[in-house]
Amino acid sequence: MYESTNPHMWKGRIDSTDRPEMFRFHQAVQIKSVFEPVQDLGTNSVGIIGFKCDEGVKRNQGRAGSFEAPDALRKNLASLPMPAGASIYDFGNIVCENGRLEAAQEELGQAAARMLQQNIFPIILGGGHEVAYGHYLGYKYHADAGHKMGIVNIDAHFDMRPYDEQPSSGTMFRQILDEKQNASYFCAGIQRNGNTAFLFETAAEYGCEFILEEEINPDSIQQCLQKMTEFVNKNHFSMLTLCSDVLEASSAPGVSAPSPFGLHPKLVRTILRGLAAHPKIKSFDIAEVNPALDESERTVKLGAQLVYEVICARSSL
Ligand SMILES: N=CN[C@@H](CCC(=O)O)C(=O)O
Ligand SMILES: [Mn+2]
Ligand SMILES: [Mn+2]
Repeated sequence: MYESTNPHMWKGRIDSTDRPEMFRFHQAVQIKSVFEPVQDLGTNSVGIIGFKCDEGVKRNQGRAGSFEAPDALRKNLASLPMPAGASIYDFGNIVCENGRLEAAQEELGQAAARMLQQNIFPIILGGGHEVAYGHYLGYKYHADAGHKMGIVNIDAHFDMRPYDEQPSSGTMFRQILDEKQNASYFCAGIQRNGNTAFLFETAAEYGCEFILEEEINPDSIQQCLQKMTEFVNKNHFSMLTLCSDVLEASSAPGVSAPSPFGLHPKLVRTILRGLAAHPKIKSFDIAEVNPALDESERTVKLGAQLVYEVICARSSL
């Protein structure tokens, strides 16, 4: 089901009503319907859309609660400074009803395709990581089928489980690679402790390139970023997806499967800053933020600031 954003979502501190250099994020956002073409499209446009769904997490035996994340992320974006140079639209939410995950992913794909067609950079606020399959459908409906597509996932997990019983938040990248011949997959932040031997074997079988979390540190981060950039360069376009459980649990406790040895937020910020401005990265999603499991809004605040980094990177193009 589609719902447009309640304008009350975008409330926050007001320093000035007439001096744009004093504006906050909530003063910059324009609420639109995903069904209406955008008339006043600016350059460097970004379009926020929420994916209220944790059905994939439930099916994957995880802890529910990421359904509430899109609005919690909006709330924590609201008072950040207005990013210079961007046109920011909020296209509402896709809501998963009665466990109908596949229908919600389909709706998200249609909405993302509409944004891509209008040259708007989709910023998709999950939701469980099943958001990534709906995100991909946007390209299925929009992009040239002959073009090589890259998937860059920043995640503690491969999410390449078998889906013969049902798709979930642990199956998306296998689904995509089975479905699209010329797609390839890069995953950064993989936890040895978070993936079985079977999943490492599956990743190798599908030609997935990956970097372990323990290989990413302040000394190696530029080299890691270089590897990821090379992957992006060799594809026609790429989608970027961030699974919040890649972050260290002390900074991001509000996720279904926390990572005690996860990445420091500054490393993830460096990766996002490096990749989001790449001209071949065409869209972004954030997944697995779970307000119900959060402590003092630590995870939603961090998630919102990482989204903000992506928006700032797009604005400065
Ligand atoms: N999206 C998360 N996927 C992980 C969850 C792992 C866990 O719950 O421990 C996975 O399926 O591997
Ligand atoms: Mn994960
Ligand atoms: Mn994941």
